[in-house]
Amino acid sequence: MASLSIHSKKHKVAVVGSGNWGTTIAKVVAENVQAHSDLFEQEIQMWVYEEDYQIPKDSKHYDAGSALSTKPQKLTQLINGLHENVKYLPGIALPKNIVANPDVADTVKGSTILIFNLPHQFIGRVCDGLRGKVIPYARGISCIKGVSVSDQGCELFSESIGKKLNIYCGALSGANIANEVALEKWCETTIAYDPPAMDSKQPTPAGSPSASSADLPSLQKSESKSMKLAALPAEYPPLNHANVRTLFHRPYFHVRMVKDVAGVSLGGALKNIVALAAGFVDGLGWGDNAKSAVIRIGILEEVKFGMQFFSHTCRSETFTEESCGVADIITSCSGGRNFRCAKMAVKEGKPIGEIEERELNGQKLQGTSTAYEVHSFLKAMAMEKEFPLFEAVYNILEGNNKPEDIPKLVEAHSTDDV
Ligand SMILES: NC(=O)C1=CN([C@@H]2O[C@H](COP(=O)(O)OP(=O)(O)OC[C@H]3O[C@@H](n4cnc5c(N)ncnc54)[C@H](O)[C@@H]3O)[C@@H](O)[C@H]2O)C=CC1
Ligand SMILES: O=C(CO)COP(=O)(O)O
Repeated sequence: MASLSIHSKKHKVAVVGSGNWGTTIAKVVAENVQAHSDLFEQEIQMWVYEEDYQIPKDSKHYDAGSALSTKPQKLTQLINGLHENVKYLPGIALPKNIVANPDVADTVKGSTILIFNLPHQFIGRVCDGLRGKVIPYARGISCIKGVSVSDQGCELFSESIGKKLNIYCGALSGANIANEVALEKWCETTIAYDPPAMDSKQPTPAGSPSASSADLPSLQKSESKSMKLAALPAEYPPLNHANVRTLFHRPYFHVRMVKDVAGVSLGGALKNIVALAAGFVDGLGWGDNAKSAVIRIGILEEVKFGMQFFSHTCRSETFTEESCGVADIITSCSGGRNFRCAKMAVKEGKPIGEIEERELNGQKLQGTSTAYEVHSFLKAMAMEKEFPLFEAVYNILEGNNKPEDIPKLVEAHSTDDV
């Protein structure tokens, strides 16, 4: 509910990305800016990687008498005309305050809150195109599930986006199959947000939740702490935990705010490798016990990866207690795209890339490239043997091992806890 604000300016929100999850998150925040007009401007700009799209004949939008249906149209025009992302989120009515925009720089113009939500392989180039185009005191939230691996090592997307654009960027991740969230079926998510203390020093506006201990500056070290960031002007409502939560929390999308950006980001990225392993064993017809073994080992490797390589900031509890950890592994190993495509690949004896192309209508698997990226990082660190499940997935994708080899590959490391 809107309340009186002592701030003369409101936050403008942009969503960079418009796939299955990008469009769903745009819907979530578009509903919330309408409900909180004291904090947020009403329009949500959503960047669309432009393409031509032909409405299928079985779509309710197909009209044989209309030019809109009989030849391919720009996806942005279809989204803005039909208020539906007919390609990536078909069948879901979008709030009318979402505006699809094919120009990424124009999408983020004047926005103080930038939500990054696109397949991880594309974010580097998109951010390169945004350098110098975002307002200096903007704050970001990355909904991307992946890690950025380069010669310099393994980096979180929240960190790489932050460094490229010189803004603070947090992370959102959880057990959130997009189609279920879009249908407003209840779930939880985790948002890690831990900006420099200056953002929380602004006065709390009357009527809004007061600052809690979660708004206090963190003692954790991270690169964003050492960046020189522009302070959010006092004319804006503070971007503390309460107001960030307000932007994302819905009755069907429950948000838990934390500070562990590394744990939240890694949970989302690494579970995609685990989901492939679960799909492999399910494709063999090995049943739920085998899948549960994969989940157990997967959680342990996630925790180990976080504590080994991000020990300054990572909390093991993030993986074992939050939606972005254990809950996301469970949902992804039940109905996620990585799981489903890996299962089909084994059952049909086909490469997973072929299944992805056939089944996903342009949506992208994140687990396959993440398995390669994590492998190349572990190899550079000479630590492949410490992560046998992640390595097994890489070796199966590479053709060095078969899904049937998974028990043997993880057994060598599965020592008794005595
Ligand atoms: N779909 C889901 O259920 C969930 C996905 N995620 C994560 O959210 C992130 C985004 O995923 P989705 O929105 O589902 O994407 P998606 O899998 O639907 O991918 C399609 C998107 O990629 C864009 N694209 C294609 N080629 C491109 C290019 N060259 N440059 C830029 N964009 C291009 C398309 O325009 C489209 O917007 C991923 O990291 C994913 O792991 C997180 C939670 C749930
Ligand atoms: O991240 C997801 C659910 O939380 C979706 O996983 P997939 O990309 O495997 O569909």
